[in-house]
Amino acid sequence: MPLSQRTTLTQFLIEQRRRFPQASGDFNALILDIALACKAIAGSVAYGALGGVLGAQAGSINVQGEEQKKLDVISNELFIRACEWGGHLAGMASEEMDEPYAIPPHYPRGKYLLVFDPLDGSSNIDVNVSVGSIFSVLRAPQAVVDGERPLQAQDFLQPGERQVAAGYALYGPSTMLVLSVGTGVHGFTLDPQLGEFFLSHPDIRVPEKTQEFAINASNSRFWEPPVKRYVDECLAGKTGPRGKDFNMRWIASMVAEAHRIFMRGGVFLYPRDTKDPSKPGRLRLLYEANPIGYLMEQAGGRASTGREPMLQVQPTSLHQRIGLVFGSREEVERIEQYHREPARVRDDIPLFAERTLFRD
Ligand SMILES: O=P(O)(O)OC[C@H]1O[C@](O)(COP(=O)(O)O)[C@@H](O)[C@@H]1O
Ligand SMILES: [Mg+2]
Ligand SMILES: [Mg+2]
Repeated sequence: MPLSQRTTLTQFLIEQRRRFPQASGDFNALILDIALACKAIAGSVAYGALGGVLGAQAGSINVQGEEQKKLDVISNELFIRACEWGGHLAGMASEEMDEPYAIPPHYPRGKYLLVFDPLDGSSNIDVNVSVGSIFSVLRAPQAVVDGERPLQAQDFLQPGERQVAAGYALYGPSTMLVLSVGTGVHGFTLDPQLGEFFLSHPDIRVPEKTQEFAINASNSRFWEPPVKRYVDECLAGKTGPRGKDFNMRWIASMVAEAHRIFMRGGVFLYPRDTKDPSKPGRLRLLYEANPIGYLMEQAGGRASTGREPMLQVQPTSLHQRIGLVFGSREEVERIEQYHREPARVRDDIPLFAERTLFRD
């Protein structure tokens, strides 16, 4: 497509801003700073083994007790450096930082908070499989914006429905930025020669019906009954109560699974399970579940804990983990319904009950 007919991310944001004549432009500038961080991370990821950091351990442990890869740390740093000086933020929080990052006093302070997972799917770095970054934008409390009190972790503990914007970058065969500023979900593809994101997927909608699910089946013995039931019914295929065959995928980069679901539908589950009673789920509420949940809802899909809508959960801590189910609306609603129904033994599905495929 000729350059003159392409819409850049900047042009798209200007267009969106026309709807809010009173807007200061801070928000657009923040999104462009985030896009810059993502371009820089895409660059580091693309060097692969030649960059010397691919898969290398940083020699440190993050607040989750996970070993940090050099690229986790570098990506975190790139987010901070790209976004701290513009005057749009009052603070940031990330998977890779134990405590919130307050904007240094020599930079102007702004009215937003940025929460991010700088590199999602880190375990895939070593094997050159897609990884991504996930981000969420919240409003900062006025007292913090005005400098009346310092930033606290508490300031980030806002339910997902209060997000102002959310998005992710996917470092796959092509680099994409998928974004919602509250007016649907729009996808931009990076032109690597021009270093510019162009609108390539306007108004993404998640198909309502699907025959594809994604779950880490190695955890099956820890699943709760509603999840076992759902998966067993999918596996039973045409001969089971669903009356149709399902396909399964597992990339182990949630951001890549989410992208597949935005493109062609499906459902993703990383549910609460009994594997480690101290961890109610694997994924993190503030910088994984909420931004993806916001995007899903904006695209007509649904995100849930299984028990309640994800975006209504009141966070209790910065690095809180949670059970997460998202994707095509009908499937997520079905899973929620299974959570509401009392556990029951199904003898109409041979794979379920005693001889389930997924039971020890
Ligand atoms: O080890 P598992 O169960 O496959 O976990 C995969 C999950 O872990 C994650 O990689 C966690 O994200 P981080 O890489 O940011 O820690 C998700 O993207 C993914 O869904
Ligand atoms: Mg992650
Ligand atoms: Mg991460």
